[in-house]
Amino acid sequence: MSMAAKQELPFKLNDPDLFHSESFVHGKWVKSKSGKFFEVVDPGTGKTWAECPTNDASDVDEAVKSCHECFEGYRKISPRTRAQMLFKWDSLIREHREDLATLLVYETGKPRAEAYGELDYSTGFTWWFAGEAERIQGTVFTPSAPDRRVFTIKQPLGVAAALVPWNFPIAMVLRKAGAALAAGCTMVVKPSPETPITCLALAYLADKAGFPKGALNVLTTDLEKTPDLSEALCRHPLIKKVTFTGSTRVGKLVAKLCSDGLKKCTLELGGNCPFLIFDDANIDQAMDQLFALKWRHAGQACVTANRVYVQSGIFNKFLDRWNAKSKKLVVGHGADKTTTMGPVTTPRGVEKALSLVEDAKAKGAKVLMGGNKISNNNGYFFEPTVITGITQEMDVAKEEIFAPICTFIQFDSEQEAVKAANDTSMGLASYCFTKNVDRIWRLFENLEAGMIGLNTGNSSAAESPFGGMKESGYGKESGKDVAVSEYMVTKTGTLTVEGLV
Ligand SMILES: O=CCCC(=O)O
Repeated sequence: MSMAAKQELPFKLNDPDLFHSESFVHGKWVKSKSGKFFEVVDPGTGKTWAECPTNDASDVDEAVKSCHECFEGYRKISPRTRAQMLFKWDSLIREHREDLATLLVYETGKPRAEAYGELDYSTGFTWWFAGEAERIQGTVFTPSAPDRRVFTIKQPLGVAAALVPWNFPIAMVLRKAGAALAAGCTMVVKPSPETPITCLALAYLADKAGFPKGALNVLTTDLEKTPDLSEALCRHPLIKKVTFTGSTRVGKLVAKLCSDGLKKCTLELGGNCPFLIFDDANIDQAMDQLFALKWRHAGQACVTANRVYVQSGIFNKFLDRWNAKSKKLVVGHGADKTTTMGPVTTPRGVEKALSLVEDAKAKGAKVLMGGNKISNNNGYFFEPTVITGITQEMDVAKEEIFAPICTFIQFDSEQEAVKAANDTSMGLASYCFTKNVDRIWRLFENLEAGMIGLNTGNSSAAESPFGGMKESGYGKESGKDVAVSEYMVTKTGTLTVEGLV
């Protein structure tokens, strides 16, 4: 039993065995070589409730070799058996929905209703990739040379490393590990320092589901050792694929490290997503979808709306209704049933939000609502904030906000709105609301983003390819064929057949 397991948790779990705080390598709960631990903090109170091993580069080799040893056998297991293990994992995660929601609330700060939302989204991945495992297929065709036949097969790449963010810690692990395990790869996961416990709970359930030892190893670490540990994973010769979700700044570092070993990588990076609402939109529809998208997890989603462009005919009306609705948000601890918006997950998040508001104000923006830190029980709370008078020079327009700050910008024409929406280095998602079908299609083609919501807010789903363009990264996670292919190599066979011609 780890140090933290002996401590009293601030909540009760129906299945206390789900709680693990040591790293998971080759089927065992292990400490780091340094013997050091870091603290896991409840963002709603600022209190420590668990401690996990601080792994560093010296812990990487053992975890990767374990995955590699496992891979040698796992790659030969039939796709149906892999699918069955994924289904079993899926069932166990569903059975532990209540407990996993509790862990999510205390790690991320999100309200319980949102934790359930994340779990339902997450099990979409285990379910989907269980199906995908059996549908990996090659091709066969007759080439130009008439005495030959060409065929392709897909083979798993080997050991993958996943560097996972804290905002949707269960969904992001399952989106990555689900695809890898379906493909026949094994994986070392490095969860964020803020959210290691949910990841360890998933590893515990994967073990119970029958995945062999080393199929899914987890190395925890703190903020300070994250670069060291991540670099060692990216550079390890047995790691053949790296998947990272996080900031564009770090994504570029990961890409550089992977390029040294010519390793395949998937990068799901920052968003600065525009949300366009035209005069002819269904205002209720746009309002509800924006509300759910923008305030979800206190604005801490990569696909959230960063800049909301509203056409001049409805600008004032929309803004008044938005402010009235947003004033009803109840900010509090995620475990409190009345809470509709939790804290931000890190103290850095509060500081960043404050600096964005200060920068915008100094450059002439108007804060219509909020804009301040909330002193509540030592948690990391920030007021739901609404700002107008935004210009492209402001940090809040240029950077990914990742806080409960909603900015509104007025526009007149479609052309002007598209130009402004695309005026960013990023291209993760864009959203538009209009009842003009021609415009819908034009916007779908003209907005520069990997995912476009058409009269739709959040559209993330296991069956839909997820990924951005420009500096929001490359590669697809989720969706048919594409996500699993990220973990596979296509091998081409050419056979000369005597007597055919
Ligand atoms: O924040 C990144 C992931 C959000 C999503 O999968 O919808």
